Amino acid sequence: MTDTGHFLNQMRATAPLVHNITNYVAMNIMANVLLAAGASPAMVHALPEVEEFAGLAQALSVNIGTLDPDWATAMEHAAQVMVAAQKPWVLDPVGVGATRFRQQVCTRLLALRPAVIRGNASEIIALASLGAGSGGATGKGADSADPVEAAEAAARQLAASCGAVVAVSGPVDYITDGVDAWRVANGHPLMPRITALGCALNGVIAAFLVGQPALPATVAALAYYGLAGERAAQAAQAPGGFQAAFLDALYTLTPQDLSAGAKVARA
Ligand SMILES: Nc1ncnc2c1ncn2[C@@H]1O[C@H](COP(=O)(O)OP(=O)(O)OP(=O)(O)O)[C@@H](O)[C@H]1O
Ligand SMILES: Cc1ncsc1CCO
Ligand SMILES: [Mg+2]
Repeated sequence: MTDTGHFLNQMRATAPLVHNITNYVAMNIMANVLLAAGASPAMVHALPEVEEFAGLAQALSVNIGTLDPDWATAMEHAAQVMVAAQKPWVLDPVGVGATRFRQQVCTRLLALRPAVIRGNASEIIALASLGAGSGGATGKGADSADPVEAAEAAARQLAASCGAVVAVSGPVDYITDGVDAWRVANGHPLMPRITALGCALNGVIAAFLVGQPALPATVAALAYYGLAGERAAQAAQAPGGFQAAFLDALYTLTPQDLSAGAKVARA
């Protein structure tokens, strides 16, 4: 595993423009997370401009949290632009187990070769079961109802079938390309108590991917994010203050801090 701090350093040096088609809940926190980390966010989803904007961005994140049919079309169009230009795009399959509409849209999006898929355990189990045609777990809306370990086989299968890096987030994150796999033990239990921190994480992964190999870049992004959570919990012990302290930690963490504090191990 290449030094995690190197990836943070590269991301900040590039300050990539990250195009996000995300949900209404996530937009503000996601843009603030990306700015604090050192990237440049833009939330753009309207059909008349989404392809043109994707042409400007260095990376794209797509999130189905508050989906509608026009947004689904916009997601496909933006992803097609990225793939044609060999630029990375990241999928967050929010609540994919919950409804047939989410499953249909995700099936179309998976065909467009995301570089990385990051979701919670229930989402990765449900997504992997789409191709297999079986039901799978449904989760609890946008929240996970399964432990990370229960999604590891699904993550490997999904990675192998899609050619994507698949990351399952939770107390200990699991990241695989279908062959190699890593665990990241950074993080804090207050993180899932703030809405859309997982959504915002996908923007950070997209930023880390620019010009970098997907597997180690994703591992580094997750370690950075979790370490910021640990640092935030030293300053604030409840969700409201934690959110502010988390943004501060994303901003103040250095590449040296990350290299020293990353809890990364081969699975
Ligand atoms: N219990 C926990 N302990 C430590 N870290 C956690 C815990 N749960 C989640 N995390 C961390 O929180 C971040 C977000 O992951 P999470 O699994 O909560 O995403 P999510 O379920 O998609 O969230 P959302 O849909 O609300 O955006 C990740 O960095 C993950 O490592
Ligand atoms: C709460 C919620 N509902 C739809 S998207 C979202 C943000 C967390 O995924
Ligand atoms: Mg989520």
